[in-house]
This record gives sequence, structure tokens and C-alpha cells, in this order.
Amino acid sequence: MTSSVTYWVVIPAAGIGSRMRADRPKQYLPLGDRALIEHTLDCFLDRPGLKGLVVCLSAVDRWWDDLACASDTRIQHVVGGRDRADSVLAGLLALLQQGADREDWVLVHDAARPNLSATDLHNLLNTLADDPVGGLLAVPVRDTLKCAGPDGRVASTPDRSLFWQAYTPQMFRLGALHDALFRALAAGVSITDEASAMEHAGQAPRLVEGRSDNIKVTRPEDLEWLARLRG
Ligand SMILES: Nc1ccn([C@@H]2O[C@H](COP(=O)(O)OP(=O)(O)OP(=O)(O)O)[C@@H](O)[C@H]2O)c(=O)n1
Ligand SMILES: C[C@](O)(CO)[C@H](O)COP(=O)(O)O
Repeated sequence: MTSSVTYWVVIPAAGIGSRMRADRPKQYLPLGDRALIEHTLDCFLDRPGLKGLVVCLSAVDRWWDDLACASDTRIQHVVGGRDRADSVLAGLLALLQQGADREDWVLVHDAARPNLSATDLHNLLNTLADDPVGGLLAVPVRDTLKCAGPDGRVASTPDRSLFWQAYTPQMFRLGALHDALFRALAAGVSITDEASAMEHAGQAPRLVEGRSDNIKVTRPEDLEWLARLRG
């Protein structure tokens, strides 16, 4: 399984993981015998086409330097920002300032998603290699959805066939994503993923169906489930 596409990877890892209620940021919690973020980085480090990785860290991060991968020359780190979008923007800007081409592909992938499969990465790269916009891994919603009213009761049940859950990696051209994200944040738009910045710029990212076990570790039960899944 090979792909001729070359790409940069930006890993937002500057969060505090407040919903995990743990003693450290969730990206540094153990999964098996290594930190969660090390599993995430492994999803890219030995794959063909990688130009380099940028990890976006908190200004007060005190765990990164203790990881073996911190000395990997393919990985650089930058200081992230207040929100995830700010951290991603810092990573994109670092690549541009180092001379990366605006037309290079960049994949943005949450540090909190350590279970990305090689097949999903391959499918994303190959599906979008010639796409005029880019896109994202996503999973069609399988449960019935409810819109909640202010009273905490069901207000409506939307047609779930129209809904997908956005995952990562999300894959766009470096210059276009930087500009779209910069402009959206400057306009005060709430941006929770890269695709929404591109949408704000008038683009329609492509949905690439992926595995639902490429989960984002957000709450304690997510890590418990992953630990059982991976043995
Ligand atoms: N200012 C921030 C906030 C989040 N992230 C990263 O974005 C990813 C997805 O964000 P989320 O799951 O919300 O992580 P946290 O913000 O750490 O979690 P919480 O909202 O529970 O605090 C994570 O890898 C997180 O480290 C980041 O780089 N910079
Ligand atoms: C980018 C993302 O993982 C796509 O689902 C999600 O938007 C991140 O949200 P978070 O609240 O920053 O975890």
C-alpha cells in the first residue's frame, strides 16, 4: 500500500484535556507502555510521503522533552495558542516561515487521536491527491440525533442521513488553509476544525469515509475503551 503524495503534518497538542480530569494533559497519559501522543506520531513517522511533523505544544508543557520522539529530527515543535485553531495556525505559520510551499499538502491531526489506521491515511491521501479543495476523514452518523430545547427535552429529530462526524486528519493546501484560518479567526468566527475555516472561505471540503475507531480521546471512558481495544 503506497501513496505518491507528499505532505506535512501538524499535530495540535497544546490542550490541557480538562474533560479527562487527569493529573496531566491527556496527550501524555499512558496507552500501553507509551504516552498517547507517541502512538499518534507513529501513525505518520514511518509512512511514505511525510515531509515533516510540527507538534504544537503549550507554552508551559513540561512533558514533551521527556519523550524519546522529542529527539526525532523529523519532528519540530512550536508554541500553540489559546484554542485549538490558534495552535494549528501557529504550526502552519511555522511551515510557511521555513519556506514550505503554499501548494504543499498539510494534514492536521489531533494529538488525542492515537488510533488512526494506515488504511484510512492511505485512503485520505489517495482520494484527495488531485482534489481542488481537500477534505477530511469523517464517519456517517449511525445513531438517531436529537435537537435539544432550552428545557433539556427533545425539540426535534433531524434527518440523520445528512450528518457526518468530522474526524482528523483534515487535508488541505498549506497556503489556502493558513489564509482561511487566519481570516476566520480575525473575523471572530468560532473554528473547531480546519474544514470549517475552509467552508468560511467559501470552499466545500470532501468527506472521506473512515473508521469510527479513530476516536478522539476526550473523556476517561475513551481511553479505557482504547486500552481494551489495543490490548
Ligand atoms: N489550545 C489548544 C487546545 C487543544 N489543542 C489540541 O487539539 C486537540 C483536540 O482538542 P481537545 O480534544 O478539545 O483537547 P483539549 O482542549 O486538551 O481537551 P478539553 O477541551 O477537554 O480541555 C488535542 O490534541 C489538543 O491537545 C491544542 O493544540 N491547543
Ligand atoms: C477537530 C475535531 O477533532 C473534529 O471533530 C474536533 O472539532 C476537535 O474538537 P475539540 O473540542 O477541540 O476536541
